Amino acid sequence: MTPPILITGAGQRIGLALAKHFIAQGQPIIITYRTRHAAVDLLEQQGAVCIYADFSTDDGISTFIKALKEHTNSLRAILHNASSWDCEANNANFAQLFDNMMRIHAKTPYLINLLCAELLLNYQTEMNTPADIIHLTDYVVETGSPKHVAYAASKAALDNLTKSFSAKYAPNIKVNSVAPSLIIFNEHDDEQYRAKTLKKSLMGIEPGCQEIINSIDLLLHSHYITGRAIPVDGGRHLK
Ligand SMILES: NC(=O)C1=CN([C@@H]2O[C@H](COP(=O)(O)OP(=O)(O)OC[C@H]3O[C@@H](n4cnc5c(N)ncnc54)[C@H](OP(=O)(O)O)[C@@H]3O)[C@@H](O)[C@H]2O)C=CC1
Ligand SMILES: Nc1nc2c(c(=O)[nH]1)N=C([C@H](O)[C@@H](O)CO)CN2
Repeated sequence: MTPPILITGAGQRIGLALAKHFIAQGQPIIITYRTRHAAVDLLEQQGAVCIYADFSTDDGISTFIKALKEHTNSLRAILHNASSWDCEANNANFAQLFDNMMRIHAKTPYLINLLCAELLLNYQTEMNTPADIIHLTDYVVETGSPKHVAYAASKAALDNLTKSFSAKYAPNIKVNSVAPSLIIFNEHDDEQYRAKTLKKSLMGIEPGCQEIINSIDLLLHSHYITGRAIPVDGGRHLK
């Protein structure tokens, strides 16, 4: 049995699409969820190991890492997907927002990558092929974001972790980012926002989760790409 892939924040949207993709391929998965969406029950029925994790505190991160190691001693890959797209307009306490953004997008991947590397190395030793860490960052790593200042800074920190960890763990573990811009809207996004956002890229579409699945499959099948960010942004950088 192939060791599992860990996907954080897979109870909905892109993480859930990734979980369904790997299950359809017969690839074992371990997911984290914070809210017990109905989709988590279904994933569990389909054989996924589903671990509750709230990464909003240091204890929550360490509790998850302990639980993970009780489930497996080997991992094929870690996909750091869990994220909170929060903004200054929705927060009176900027210090708390900054800490929250840095904890979910940088501190959580940092600690999991350091404290769970042994699981990835066990895979590499067992299979004689590199394991993978993939960080879900964001196009705004390149540009910043005036409306999501702390969010963008935390994703830039995650992008930098890609560079450091790829050098730290090569050649046994490859470490890369996938840097999306619009992939899927949120249910509450109104028509005005949707129209404005679609105009930001050359392709002008809401591409859907398959674009992220394709990018992650590319990285998992490569034996050579490491320390890089795959942009999935519809040519937004040229608009
Ligand atoms: N959707 C898009 O168009 C884009 C997405 N991305 C990136 O791609 C990834 C997936 O995006 P998307 O599917 O929209 O993500 P979501 O906004 O749906 O969040 C993914 C999951 O993260 C979980 N999460 C949030 N905060 C915490 C926390 N403190 N502890 C544990 N889990 C938490 C959420 O749990 P819960 O279900 O409990 O809320 C949610 O299920 C993210 O990293 C995102 O930044 C980047 C650019 C565009
Ligand atoms: N955790 C999340 N991060 C981001 C989301 C999201 O829904 N959840 N959405 C975006 C936008 O699609 C943006 O890329 C385009 O407006 C960014 N990050």
